[in-house]
Order: sequence, then structure tokens, then C-alpha cells
Amino acid sequence: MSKQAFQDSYPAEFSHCYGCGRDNPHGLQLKSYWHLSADKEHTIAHFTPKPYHTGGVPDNAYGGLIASLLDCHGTASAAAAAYKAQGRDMGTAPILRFVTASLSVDFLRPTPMENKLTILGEVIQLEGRKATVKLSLSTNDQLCATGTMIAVALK
Ligand SMILES: CCCCCCCCCCCC(=O)SCCNC(=O)CCNC(=O)[C@H](O)C(C)(C)COP(=O)(O)OP(=O)(O)OC[C@H]1O[C@@H](n2cnc3c(N)ncnc32)[C@H](O)[C@@H]1OP(=O)(O)O
Repeated sequence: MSKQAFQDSYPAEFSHCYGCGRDNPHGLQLKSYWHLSADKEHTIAHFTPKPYHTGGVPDNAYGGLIASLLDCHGTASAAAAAYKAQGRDMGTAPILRFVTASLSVDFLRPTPMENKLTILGEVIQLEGRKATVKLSLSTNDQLCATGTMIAVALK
């Protein structure tokens, strides 16, 4: 299985996203991958916050950062799952690109900033152009946030 990040398969015109665009030097440049655990096939991304990603209390991450990480990991996971369902490598034509139609986030506890964050995704349904993605963010073995996304493939 390819170790190329999902986002690195995006065509150049889709690579300027603040959260995950490889061509956005001011962005977060999130990278997502397949992650095979014993029982399930997840997607995974890691992000280490900078001190300026704080949410007011210096030790804790800004909620908007957390939502951004879930957002970009979710759409990338949707695209990866859709390619996989079609038996195609990511980035092959015709291009499949998903955008966020809805994203809900539950912030379960303050998210400490000193260690890397782990974002997991699971595409639980693919139906027509619509993907439903379950998301989580944890650090220090503590679950800090969960999310649910509806992503829709661009026509
Ligand atoms: C820019 C390029 C970047 C591409 C590169 C991406 C890089 C990473 C992006 C990071 C993530 C983002 O921030 S993305 C940016 C933030 N998101 C956006 O700007 C999206 C804005 N919204 C839209 O453009 C539109 O509303 C769409 C594309 C989402 C849907 O419009 P549409 O194409 O006309 O499709 P439509 O027929 O309405 O919907 C298709 C199916 O999805 C369902 N559906 C639609 N919206 C919802 C919803 N909120 N909640 C539940 N379900 C929904 C419909 O019921 C239908 O289901 P059924 O009847 O078929 O069952």
C-alpha cells in the first residue's frame, strides 16, 4: 500500500488549502495516511501544535485548530475511501475530490499542546457522492475531541 500522503495526490489546483495544502506555506500542511489496526481500517494523521496555536490558555489548543484538523483529515479520508472503493490509486483520473458539507465536533476535554496530536478517521458510509466520516483527536492517550463529517464529492 502506498505511503504517499493522501493530500500529496491532490492536483496542484487543489493544493492551496489552509489546513492541508502542500503549496500553502502559511497553512497546517496536514498529511493523512491509511492506518491498519487489528480490527479496522482507519486513516491517521499527526500534528504537533506550535505555541501560537493556543486557545487562550497557553497549555491548550485552540478549538478552531482542532476543527480544522478534523475537517482536512475527514475530506482526505473520504477521497481515499472513494478511490479504494473504485479499486483505483489516489490521484488517478477522473479526479475524486470531496468538500465538507457538514462537520460537527464534540470537545471532550481541553487538548494539551506539548505532544503531537493524533487524528483518526473512519469512513462509515459511502453512498452516491456522499461520505460519512467518524473522526477523533487524541493526545497523551487521552481522547480530546470527536467529530462527524458529511463530505460530498465535487461534480
Ligand atoms: C473547493 C475545492 C476544494 C477541493 C480540495 C479539498 C481540499 C481539502 C478541503 C478541506 C475541507 C474544507 O474545508 S472544504 C471547504 C468548506 N466546504 C465548502 O466550501 C462546501 C460548500 N458547499 C458546497 O459547495 C455544496 O453545498 C456541496 C458541494 C457540499 C453540495 O452541493 P451539490 O454539489 O449541489 O450537491 P447536493 O445535491 O446539494 O448534495 C449531494 C448529496 O449530499 C447531501 N448533502 C449536501 N449537503 C449536506 C449537508 N450539509 N448535510 C447532509 N447532507 C448533505 C445531499 O442531500 C445529497 O444527498 P443525496 O440526495 O445524494 O442522498
